[in-house]
Amino acid sequence: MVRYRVRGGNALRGTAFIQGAKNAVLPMIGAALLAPKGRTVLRNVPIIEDVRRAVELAEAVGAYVELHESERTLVIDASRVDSPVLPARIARRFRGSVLFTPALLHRLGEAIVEGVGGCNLGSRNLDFHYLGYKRLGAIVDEEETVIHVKASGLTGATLYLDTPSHTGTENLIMAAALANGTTVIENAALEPEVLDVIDMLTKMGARISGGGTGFITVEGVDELHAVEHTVMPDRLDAGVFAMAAAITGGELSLVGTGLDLGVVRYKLEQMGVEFARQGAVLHVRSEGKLRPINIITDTYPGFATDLQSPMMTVAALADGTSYIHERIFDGRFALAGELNKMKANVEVDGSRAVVRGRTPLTGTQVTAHDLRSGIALVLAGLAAEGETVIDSGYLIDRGHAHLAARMRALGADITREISER
Ligand SMILES: CC(=O)N[C@H]1[C@@H](OP(=O)(O)OP(=O)(O)OC[C@H]2O[C@@H](n3ccc(=O)[nH]c3=O)[C@H](O)[C@@H]2O)O[C@H](CO)[C@@H](O)[C@@H]1O
Ligand SMILES: C=C(OP(=O)(O)O)C(=O)O
Repeated sequence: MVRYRVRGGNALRGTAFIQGAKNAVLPMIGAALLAPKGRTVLRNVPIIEDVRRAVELAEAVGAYVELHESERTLVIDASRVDSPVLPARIARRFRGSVLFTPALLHRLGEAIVEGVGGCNLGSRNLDFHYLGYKRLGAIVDEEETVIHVKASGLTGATLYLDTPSHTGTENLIMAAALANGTTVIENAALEPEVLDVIDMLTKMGARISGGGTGFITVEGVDELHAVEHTVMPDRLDAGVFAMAAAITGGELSLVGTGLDLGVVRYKLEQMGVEFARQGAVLHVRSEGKLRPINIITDTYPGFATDLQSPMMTVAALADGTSYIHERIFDGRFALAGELNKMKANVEVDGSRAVVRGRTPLTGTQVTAHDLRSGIALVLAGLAAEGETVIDSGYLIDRGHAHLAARMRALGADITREISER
């Protein structure tokens, strides 16, 4: 059992090193399994629990994987992939497991998905993935919890996503990359992580055009080869550090090449946080006095749902009433009850929340219901009076690497503890 203990009151100052993106590296590990020869090298890999699970899953299907933690490098040899089963004991622990399906389909002609995990955020359907595979010629058997996808070769088709699903787009691109003929994916996701995955697949020999336009065309090729690729910076990790500076009246230099916070930066600027780009470094500074804000989550380039939770903490510390409308997930507000235990004033009505600030937050024992509510509670702890203890730290470790050490280096009083329970 991992828990985080935070004592609030310290302003965060110094240089924050932003990790590689969780939501880019997971599909890249899935993509590496598409290469039947040679070894793939991934650089700037975040050392997070989801990556450890992805390594276990790649090994479970037969690949040989080395995770060099201090070098933040993964070496993946997928010349042997011999099991179509994504076993429940690993696959149910993270969402990224769904991204292994295309490689198993291409390499073995079938994938048996014993479950898919990830944050508990309400309904998280996979129908676009499976309908897409069917349109490409696969047979999909959906039993109770096990999904069996079979195909003796896929054929290009026109696919349409009802909403631009992030992993759905990545999976269908990977399925189409080795299909026979041309695939068009309409209403494809625009997230920068999806574009980074397209970059890697293109280096591997895939023929993909239209990334970032919503209409992606994939010309199938016969084989993909192993490459070296550097994972893009994690804009969610960066957003959290910017928010940590914002709520503690701190000043941080965010290091992570080419980092663009987009709408998150503009919203924080509206709240009174100052940003300055200094070449490759993004400088963030705050006096600690924040104005309220309105947030509507959306797919990229809208406000990322994954940063909605930490932003709720920031709103609780702003002077005045903020309004949040969550449009992507129907179960993303479990955080409100936990923040209220810390004396915040958050009222939830369906997909909308009203956050009345600023109430001085008080440390207490709180529960992370998912990765982002966990990190939002860490932020609350940094600004609260007294001590905040957050269980389960595993959820935070799913997406943030060496969080306590990185925050302590900036002056935070935070420890990561492991107990028997
Ligand atoms: C590993 C990874 O990259 N995870 C990210 C990815 O999750 P994920 O790829 O699971 O998110 P999606 O974009 O697929 O889901 C968004 C919404 O679309 C719905 N939907 C999705 C697919 C489908 O087949 N049918 C369907 O109805 C979902 O129920 C959800 O309400 O994007 C989310 C939205 O930006 C992020 O919060 C996650 O951090
Ligand atoms: C929802 C998230 O992750 P996953 O899709 O991996 O559950 C997240 O990163 O906030």
